[in-house]
Amino acid sequence: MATVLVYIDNPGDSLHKTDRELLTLARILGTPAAAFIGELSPAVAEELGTFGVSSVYQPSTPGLDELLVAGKAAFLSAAASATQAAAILLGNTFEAKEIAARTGIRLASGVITDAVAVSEDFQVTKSVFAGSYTVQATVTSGTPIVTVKANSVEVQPAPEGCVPETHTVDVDVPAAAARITSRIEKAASGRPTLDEAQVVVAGGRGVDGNFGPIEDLADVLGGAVGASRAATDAGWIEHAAQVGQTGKTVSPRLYISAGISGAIQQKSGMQTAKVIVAVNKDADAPVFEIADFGIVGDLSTVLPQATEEIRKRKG
Ligand SMILES: Cc1cc2nc3c(=O)[nH]c(=O)nc-3n(C[C@H](O)[C@H](O)[C@H](O)COP(=O)(O)OP(=O)(O)OC[C@H]3O[C@@H](n4cnc5c(N)ncnc54)[C@H](O)[C@@H]3O)c2cc1C
Repeated sequence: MATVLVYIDNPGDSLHKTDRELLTLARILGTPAAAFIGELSPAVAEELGTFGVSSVYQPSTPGLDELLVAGKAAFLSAAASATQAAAILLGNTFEAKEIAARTGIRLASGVITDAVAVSEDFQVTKSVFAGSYTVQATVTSGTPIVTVKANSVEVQPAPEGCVPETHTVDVDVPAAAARITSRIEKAASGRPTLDEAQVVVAGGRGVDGNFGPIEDLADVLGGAVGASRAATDAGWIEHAAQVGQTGKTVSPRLYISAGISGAIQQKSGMQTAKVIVAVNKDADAPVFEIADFGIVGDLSTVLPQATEEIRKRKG
């Protein structure tokens, strides 16, 4: 079976959920292998084995993390050549998409981003034109490089695990690669990241500066907090929380939109969520066109009631 290479970037002591999803998909499509950056701990090596990864490729050059994306793309393309990969899978973060693009240039290969499904013949399903259409796309030159949205695949370990062998890949690091000179660690919020969360509760201009009800509902559901651009532009919440065309693209199991009108630029970032619940006081708000469940009401009353009820039911 053809090798499907999964790019894994510094998972720490345990694989991220997105890594597990990509490894599951790689096993469905072929033989999974990992192009791995960072310290490979025994626990992570074991976990890779449970997903059927028998080969892990690591860069010969240490410190690729200090080189932003150029060094990582150089490594991924070298690993793809070494493994003669039939396809390469990455997550769908901004950084992963840039690595995919640079790898595509190095390998003269096509890149498809924002995938929500990949079939066995590497046909990719994704939404385009700000979510107006769902299309099937295929890479027609080189090795398909696909970035897959989080929550697109049900995680499933391999029926039979294995012990992965590690291999070193020589990396020709570009001399002019930009280098990180200092890092400031972001304070941990205790919530899942917006890209990976299974539940996202997002607020818009309708929150009128108070994200409290949004955060409370997100916390009781173990979800992440998102926002419309109106809310981030107003400075009510950090820009990193913005969902949409110029923000993050998310695909959670549940997206609760509160006080957001549902402009096309917002929809394009959340339309592939499995279930969409909209809370808006205007019954004609466009968000109701794509919502699976709609509540016409004031979010400052509806959200606390929902939070309270969920808390009660959770005991
Ligand atoms: C190039 C470009 C890129 C863009 N990128 C993005 C993007 O990435 N993400 C994004 O979100 N937008 C983006 N926008 C902006 C987008 O067009 C909208 O302006 C924006 O999404 C509106 O945000 P909103 O729905 O929060 O505000 P509004 O459109 O003002 O809607 C607020 C909604 O809240 C409701 N409401 C008010 N009070 C309450 C209440 N108490 N309870 C319940 N409901 C209430 C109102 O009925 C209304 O429907 C972009 C625009 C452009 C031109």
